[in-house]
Amino acid sequence: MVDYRTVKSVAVLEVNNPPVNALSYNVRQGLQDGIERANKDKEIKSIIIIGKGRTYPAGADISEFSKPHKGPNLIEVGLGIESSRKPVISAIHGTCLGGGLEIALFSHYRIALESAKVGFPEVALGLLPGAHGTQRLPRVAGMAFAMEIITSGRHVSAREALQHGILDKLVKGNLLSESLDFAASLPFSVPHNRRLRNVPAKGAENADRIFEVALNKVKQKQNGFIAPINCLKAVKAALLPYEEGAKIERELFMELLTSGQAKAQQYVFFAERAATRWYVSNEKNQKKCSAVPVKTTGVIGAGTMGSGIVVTLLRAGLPVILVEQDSQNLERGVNMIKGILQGSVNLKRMTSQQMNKCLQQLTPAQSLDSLHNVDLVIEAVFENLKLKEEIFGKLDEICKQQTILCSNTSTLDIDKIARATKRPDKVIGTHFFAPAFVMPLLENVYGTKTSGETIATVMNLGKTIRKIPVLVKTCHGFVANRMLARYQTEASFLLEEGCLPHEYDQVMEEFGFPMGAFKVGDLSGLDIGYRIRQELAKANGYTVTTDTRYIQGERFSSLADKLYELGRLGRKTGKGWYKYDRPGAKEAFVDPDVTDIILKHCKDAGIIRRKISTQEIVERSMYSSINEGFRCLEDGVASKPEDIDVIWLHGFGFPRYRGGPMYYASTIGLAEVYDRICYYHKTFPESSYWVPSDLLRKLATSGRNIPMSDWSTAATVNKSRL
Ligand SMILES: CCCCCCC[C@H](O)CC(=O)SCCNC(=O)CCNC(=O)[C@H](O)C(C)(C)COP(=O)([O-])OP(=O)([O-])OC[C@H]1O[C@@H](n2cnc3c(N)ncnc32)[C@H](O)[C@@H]1OP(=O)([O-])[O-]
Repeated sequence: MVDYRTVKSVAVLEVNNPPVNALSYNVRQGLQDGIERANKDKEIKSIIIIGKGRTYPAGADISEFSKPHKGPNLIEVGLGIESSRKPVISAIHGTCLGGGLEIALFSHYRIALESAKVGFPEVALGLLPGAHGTQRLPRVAGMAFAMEIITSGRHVSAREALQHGILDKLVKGNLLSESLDFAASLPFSVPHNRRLRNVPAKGAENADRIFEVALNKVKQKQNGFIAPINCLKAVKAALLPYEEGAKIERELFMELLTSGQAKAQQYVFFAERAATRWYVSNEKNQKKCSAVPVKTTGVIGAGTMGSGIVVTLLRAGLPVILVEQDSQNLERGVNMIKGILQGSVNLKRMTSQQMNKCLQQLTPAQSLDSLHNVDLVIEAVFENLKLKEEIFGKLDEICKQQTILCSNTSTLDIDKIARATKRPDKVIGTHFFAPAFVMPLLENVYGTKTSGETIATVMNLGKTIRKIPVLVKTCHGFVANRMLARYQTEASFLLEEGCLPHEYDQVMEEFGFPMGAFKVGDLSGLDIGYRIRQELAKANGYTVTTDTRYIQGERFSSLADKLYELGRLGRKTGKGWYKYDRPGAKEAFVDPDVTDIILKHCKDAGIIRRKISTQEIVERSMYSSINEGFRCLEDGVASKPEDIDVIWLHGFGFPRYRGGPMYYASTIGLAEVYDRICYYHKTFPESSYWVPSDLLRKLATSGRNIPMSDWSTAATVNKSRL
């Protein structure tokens, strides 16, 4: 795992642990042995640590955090490097992250390729840089920069790192030969100030103020997360004598390591990667099916969703033909696209040059005929099956044989849409989340006839456009909206039974969602839900009015429709579940009119309101969704619990420190979740979604703690085998 070789009088320790040279047990041992060996060898004058393959070590081995500890720990290895009598040079390329950067900071010199990146991403794993990273970074880069880098986890370019003293030299070309030249220029002994423990932290004079500012920022931006706060406390401790600071860092690290948040965030790290791997059958899976190249694209519909999708494609360098029949709507869409890109320029996320390049790749058009030669089309028109069938029928005739046809539907059956074409194998759902140019999730939905090649292509496209693609099977609402429907329905019932919108939202925001269901409703617009309910009613042959209390025997709340009919469409009309200073404003205020509407609604319906506890709000919102999640696994609509969690994390802002709804259920304990679902089923028999999922029942009553990795398999085996 660490190859030792000598080049003239230099010992080269090459870390060889693909894919990212994580500092696993064997690597730590290899580094420790290598430093000792080089120090004993009289011929050796200096030591270079370098990574083989694509990168310098990208951090500790995350999979080892949950296993018993083995071999020297990273601090012991690091201290061995620092106390080496012979100068140690870290030669950096790729991504030098976390424990990797700590090893580099224990080294006496750091030289890097210009393309390299450095950073401390531990905060995203619920941790802090626990091998003295919090003590060493402020000694080279100052308190303020260290606090910013460690709490944000951002990757810093080599040039910026050089400016802040993290690196000593940038080089081009062959890193090893440049490092050997650098080594040859060094004195044989290590100067006192090259051992960072001997250097005081920079910026000590303003430390208190820097700490307060940073603390306020993390409380605002990373509310609910404990790691950023511990990161700040640890960096502040760098003002103390080295050993004392390191001791505090250790205590704060251990507090995080054993916390539920760190475990959840580490689960998320692996879940996000697992979600991009897909398997439908022995024939249709990631290993067997290859993506076809997508060089040109088309988007149909220049509304908010279509425009957002266009921006996403353009930013990834893909040319787009945007089709919208109505010239005014087309113009509005193009302006929206320009506005979004200009916003990115204003925020310095892209340059004007990059924006212009994107816009050169955009071709507005009014006829579907212009799409005859593109590789992939994404339809993003209004959620109406007839309309979509009509468009897909036309596309099938217009587009070349190989074109993949995608629908940005959020609920509709992909099989029905595919049947409108003679190429059902090339039809697939690509469900973006609003705003499409911001939200990282792409829920790809395959139908019965969708080919493996088509699936591979949209999964690949997801990565190209920097989304997190997750594959699910078609059904009404897929995974995201099928589960969300339970969550929203329970929210509306809780209003009828005793909550007010702001009370409900406060509880769910304290649980960790960025916004409660009613603020989200106002943001998306109450007309969206209204139209979906009306469409659903039409499709299923029933009517919904503001007096409707039951639909086909199921309890229904018409409160949202009452607000819609009063013109309260949300933020865009300046009033919805809340009131706003003006249409489009963001700050929501409690509206006594809404309270009156709710109270009257309850009185008319003969509902006796009661005080509802925080526990009940959380349980009914989450457990109804979780029960549906288990049904999705049971039906094979979701192939693994990680996929469901990633959908909630990146589609709905589920708090990362709770891992996702399915992981959250595992931390509560499935037996407990199952019991409460049975209780709510008894209490609310008129909501059939409370019937416990068979899979959940099997897992909860098996008498064993079945790991999440076995839940999907359990969906297909009978109880006796559990
Ligand atoms: C007593 C002392 C104790 C103190 C210890 C504290 C030490 C320290 O402060 C803590 C850390 O370093 S915490 C760590 C701080 N460092 C980080 O948080 C860095 C985390 N890593 C990354 O951010 C990205 O992987 C890179 C940007 C490195 C590459 O991105 P990319 O090119 O898109 O590649 P990709 O698709 O992302 O990964 C490829 C494969 O590698 C796998 N894998 C990756 N890193 C791993 C790791 N550290 N480990 C294990 N595995 C890791 C990944 O799962 C995937 O596997 P799969 O089976 O193929 O799915």
